[in-house]
Amino acid sequence: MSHADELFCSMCRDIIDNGTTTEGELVRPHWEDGSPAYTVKRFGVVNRYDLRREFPAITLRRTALKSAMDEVLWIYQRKSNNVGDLSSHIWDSWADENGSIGKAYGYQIGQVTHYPEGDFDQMDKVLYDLEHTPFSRRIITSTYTVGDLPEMGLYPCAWSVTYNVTQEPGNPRPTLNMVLNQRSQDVLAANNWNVCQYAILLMMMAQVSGMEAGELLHVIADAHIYDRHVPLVEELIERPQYPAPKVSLNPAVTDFYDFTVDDLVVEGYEHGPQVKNIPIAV
Ligand SMILES: Nc1nc(=O)c2c([nH]1)NC[C@@H]1CN(c3ccc(C(=O)N[C@@H](CCC(=O)O)C(=O)O)cc3)CN21
Ligand SMILES: O=c1ccn([C@H]2C[C@H](O)[C@@H](COP(=O)(O)O)O2)c(=O)[nH]1
Repeated sequence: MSHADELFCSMCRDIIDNGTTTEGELVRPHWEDGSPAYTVKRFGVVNRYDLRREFPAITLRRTALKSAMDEVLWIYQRKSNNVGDLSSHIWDSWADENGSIGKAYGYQIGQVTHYPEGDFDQMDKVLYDLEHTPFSRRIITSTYTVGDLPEMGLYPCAWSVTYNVTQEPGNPRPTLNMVLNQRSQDVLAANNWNVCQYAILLMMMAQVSGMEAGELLHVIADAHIYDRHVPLVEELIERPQYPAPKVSLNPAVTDFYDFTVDDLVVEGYEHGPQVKNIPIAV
């Protein structure tokens, strides 16, 4: 069974058994029929995934790895805030009539800052620092620009990424690790989706920097299960588990901007049936 399954099941069990409810409180999200979308939540969930051990996809149900990669490329490579540049429709409910989600995600990653070493947007600065000063403790992207929040369709949930390099003795290549900071997590709809996205981002950044992908540390402030998801989660976490799939990237790609979803190679992904029609709180 995959380690990601074990972490996912124990996190869900802990949220349902030991979490607190927001029922009766003033909450922002609502269901399609207009009723408030309450959650059972746990504050401060931290999960660690070692990519050297296995790729962190759950097998209880299928995580759409190519769609997840497409969204991460939309943000960090295409630096777009328009749903027209995304192959899935997952962001449509938060876009305006022109397809824009405002000054969120990709818009922030594309902002250029003047440094003594040159002008860089957020991603180009990470790539530059990983090449020139890989042991810097300042290699971070952040989309939570406070002054721009009123102009965002939805405030960024997975909002900051810290890259950190270690040199293991005897390993010819340095190890690239990542901390993903997330303020809010819809555990059923998007937990493994987000984990796999950032695992793929870590693999891409390691490959183009000549490093080995190491650990992904996922720090979640508010890990929640929506009220209408609780029975779905109860069923999901009782399912059989399988070994993790083997996930790799086309080794020929050496430039971050050349990756496409076709460069993601997924082998032996055995999984349970899809949970159909998960309602998404808007
Ligand atoms: N309440 C809520 N939960 C979220 O997870 C969420 C939001 N809102 N708002 C913005 C984005 C949209 N997100 C989503 C929305 C839907 C899927 C989803 O339905 N995923 C499918 C696969 C989709 C595909 O194949 O392209 C799945 O089965 O996981 C994933 C992420 C994450 N975010
Ligand atoms: O990548 C994502 C994007 C969004 N979410 C979830 C987390 C929450 O359930 C909603 C956002 O609502 P807020 O009231 O702004 O917290 O979207 C996610 O899990 N992952």
